[in-house]
Amino acid sequence: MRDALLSLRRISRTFGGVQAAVDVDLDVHRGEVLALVGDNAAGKSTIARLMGGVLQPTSGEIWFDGRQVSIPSPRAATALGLASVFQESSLVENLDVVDNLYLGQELRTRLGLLDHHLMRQQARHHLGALSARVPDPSVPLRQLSAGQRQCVAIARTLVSDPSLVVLDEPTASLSVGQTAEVLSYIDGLREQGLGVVLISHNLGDVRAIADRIEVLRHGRNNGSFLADEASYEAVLAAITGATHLPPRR
Ligand SMILES: Nc1ncnc2c1ncn2[C@@H]1O[C@H](COP(=O)(O)OP(=O)(O)OP(=O)(O)O)[C@@H](O)[C@H]1O
Repeated sequence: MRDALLSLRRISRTFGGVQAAVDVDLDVHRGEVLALVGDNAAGKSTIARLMGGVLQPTSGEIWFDGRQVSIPSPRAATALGLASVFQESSLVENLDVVDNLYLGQELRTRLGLLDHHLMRQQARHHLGALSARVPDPSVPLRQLSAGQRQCVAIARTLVSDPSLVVLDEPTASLSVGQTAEVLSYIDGLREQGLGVVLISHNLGDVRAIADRIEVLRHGRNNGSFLADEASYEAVLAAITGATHLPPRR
């Protein structure tokens, strides 16, 4: 736990009678992509929302960068260095890429004016490899492909200089080519030393990009795998419940 950037320990969350997360343990390290997978209603989004400060755990501990923390709000998550991109991330079609990146978090000059020059310069940095594919960040967002838009949604979180990014189904409804674009962008985040939590239904994507795979089933941990070594069948079995972990004492 000491080496991990983020650790969840025995995290539970109930909604009335529904146990969305039960004693979940999770570690995420710097410079790794941890995939969080599971069937519908396995508890993946609940965990993502807990990390993003959108929900509070009913019980359990959260450790970040070596200290125990609470994440009472999205603002608190940002202040810690935790950024989230949820499925419904809102971008504005008519605004250009730079304006979308800095919407609500504009950079200003010492005189309080918008610093367009600095925002444009920083945008190229945050877009990284993608900036080669989006040569003009002054194009309106609607002119970009769905994959490029997803990369812009992710890049938007980098403006707050996070050390960990949580991505909830970033490739849902993307074509094969667009998915490859997003996965390569995620690879770039890892290269920069960020920790990435990738929530996905798509085992192909997960096996292509993740370092480790954590399976949730009915709100509980149901298997941990090194992506290089995990067979498709073994991960699938953990997801569907063909393999069960013995209950912890
Ligand atoms: N706000 C809420 N109120 C009541 N129940 C909830 C709430 N949020 C989640 N749940 C329940 O918690 C369980 C886990 O849901 P969650 O969305 O975390 O699963 P998931 O793995 O992300 O599923 P999916 O892949 O279908 O999005 C489900 O039974 C869900 O109905």
